[in-house]
Amino acid sequence: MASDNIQILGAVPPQYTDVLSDDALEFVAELHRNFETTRRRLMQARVRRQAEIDGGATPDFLAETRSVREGDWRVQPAPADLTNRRVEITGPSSNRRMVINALNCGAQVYMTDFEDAHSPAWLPTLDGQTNVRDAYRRIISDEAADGRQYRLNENIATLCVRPRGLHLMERHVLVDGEPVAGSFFDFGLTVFHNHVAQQSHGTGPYYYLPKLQSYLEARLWNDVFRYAEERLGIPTGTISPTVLIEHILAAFEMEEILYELRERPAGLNLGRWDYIFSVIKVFNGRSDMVFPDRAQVTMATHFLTSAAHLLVNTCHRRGAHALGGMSAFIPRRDDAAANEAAFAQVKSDKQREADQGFDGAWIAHPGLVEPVLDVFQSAFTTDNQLSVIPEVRIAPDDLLAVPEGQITEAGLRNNVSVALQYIDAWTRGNGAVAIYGLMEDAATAEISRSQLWQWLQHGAALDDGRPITTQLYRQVRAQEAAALVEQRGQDNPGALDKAVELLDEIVLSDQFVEFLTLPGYRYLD
Ligand SMILES: CC(=O)SCCNC(=O)CCNC(=O)[C@H](O)C(C)(C)COP(=O)(O)OP(=O)(O)OC[C@H]1O[C@@H](n2cnc3c(N)ncnc32)[C@H](O)[C@@H]1OP(=O)(O)O
Ligand SMILES: O=CC(=O)O
Ligand SMILES: [Mg+2]
Repeated sequence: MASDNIQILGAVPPQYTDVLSDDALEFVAELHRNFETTRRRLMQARVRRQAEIDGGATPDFLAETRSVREGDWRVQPAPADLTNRRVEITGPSSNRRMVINALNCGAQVYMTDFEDAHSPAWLPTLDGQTNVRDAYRRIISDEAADGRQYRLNENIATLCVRPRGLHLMERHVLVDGEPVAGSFFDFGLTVFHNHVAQQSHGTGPYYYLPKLQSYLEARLWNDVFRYAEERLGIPTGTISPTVLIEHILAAFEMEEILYELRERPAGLNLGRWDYIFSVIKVFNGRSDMVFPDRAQVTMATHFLTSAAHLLVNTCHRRGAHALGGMSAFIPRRDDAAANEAAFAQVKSDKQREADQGFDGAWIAHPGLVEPVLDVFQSAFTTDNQLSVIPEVRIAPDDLLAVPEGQITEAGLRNNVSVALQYIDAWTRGNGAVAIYGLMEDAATAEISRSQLWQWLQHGAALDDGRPITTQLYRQVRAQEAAALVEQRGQDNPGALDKAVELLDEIVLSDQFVEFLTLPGYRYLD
């Protein structure tokens, strides 16, 4: 029986009462009571670190953890169903048909998402929980309006869950009068409800951990995992995390992050979109770190290839899988030439990763399984490339090299339009959308909106010499919003109001807004 000190503020229609059972909520409350103080301390540490950088400090590899980097240790070997990770598809956990399609699509792994691809509105979050529950029990099914049936195949991808990042709260659940962290809610419910079903189907509690900024945050997660293992009777070291290296400060602590998790199988994934966003964010005060158009910040740039080399080298020396990120190009049914170009883009991106030594990579769409599998199968015949340890020497300057390029009017307009369309979708409960042939999610949209802020704050100029002023932004934003309303044939000119309001608020703010999802949460049910 859940104690009186747990309150659910959102509606709970009958199909969700199971996932919000008293014993499961009690477990989430235990996570809150045991770990919330540390989580808050770590969030304050993020603020202090940012203040140091604002004051002129430059990130470097840590002196205090030299012995970890020089020590001889390895993470635990991967379980059988996480040994071959050539192709990993991802997608929003709330979309039941997508969950089934992803599990069936032929990828080795499917990461179901409560983070970048998920809009954390209350009912979609509970949908994610029920989908995960039914997927682990292999009873998930659905029927489309046109009668198409969705059922699991005999062989399905290994399921991993990505809970929300440590900064996001779940305001619909209060423990002792305080909202619980989204991380604890998503992790707590999924591990509580599914560890038995996982074991009976020959798999385990596998997680992707987003948006970490330091090894101390990895330590918190390891403590949470230990607690869950002890409390739920899961053998120690069974919970297996793959950490997204998607923050510039975490790039300096890859080795330390793995070390904190070494009592379990662990891996790292280079989350390129949040990574790019983090560089703009962390150095938001520096006029010498203004980025060119988003389209010019490719994986071929020096700072990103440096992060990739460092990640593969770190992982393989420590016995951990190294996973590549997501190319945003997706198949185009509407345009054969664009479709061909998208496939070529994805293939060359994955070829680069295979050559760099990655063991596999993320894809956005089932149509990409075949070409990406082909790239990684041609690159190596063993399950993975763990035995390949590329020689690298990466210095802080390599990780901090600002990509060269121009800011164009098209780039400015694209950022405005994409940010408006994405925020609009997100406020309506949809966390991943196709826009102009690309997958857009919270991380890619963060780049678009943060570039607008950066260009305005630092008085950047377009390649034709025009300065990017508040007036120019307002003009472009009004035009792009009007074009979207017209394109969609919406009679209601107020349809984009929330997106316009939020974008203006964060782009025109004097202070850099840490995550758009923080002020954006007020719009979600
Ligand atoms: C920065 C990061 O964090 S990256 C990781 C987080 N981002 C993601 O996970 C995004 C994953 N991708 C997606 O969500 C989708 O591919 C989108 C939203 C970009 C495009 O989706 P759609 O517009 O539905 O694409 P499209 O119309 O081509 O879909 C065709 C079919 O493939 C399915 N499909 C598309 N993407 C996926 C996916 N990732 N997983 C499962 N099924 C998918 C669709 O559901 C549809 O199935 P149906 O015919 O049974 O209805
Ligand atoms: O989560 C992945 C990213 O690229 O961001
Ligand atoms: Mg991310």
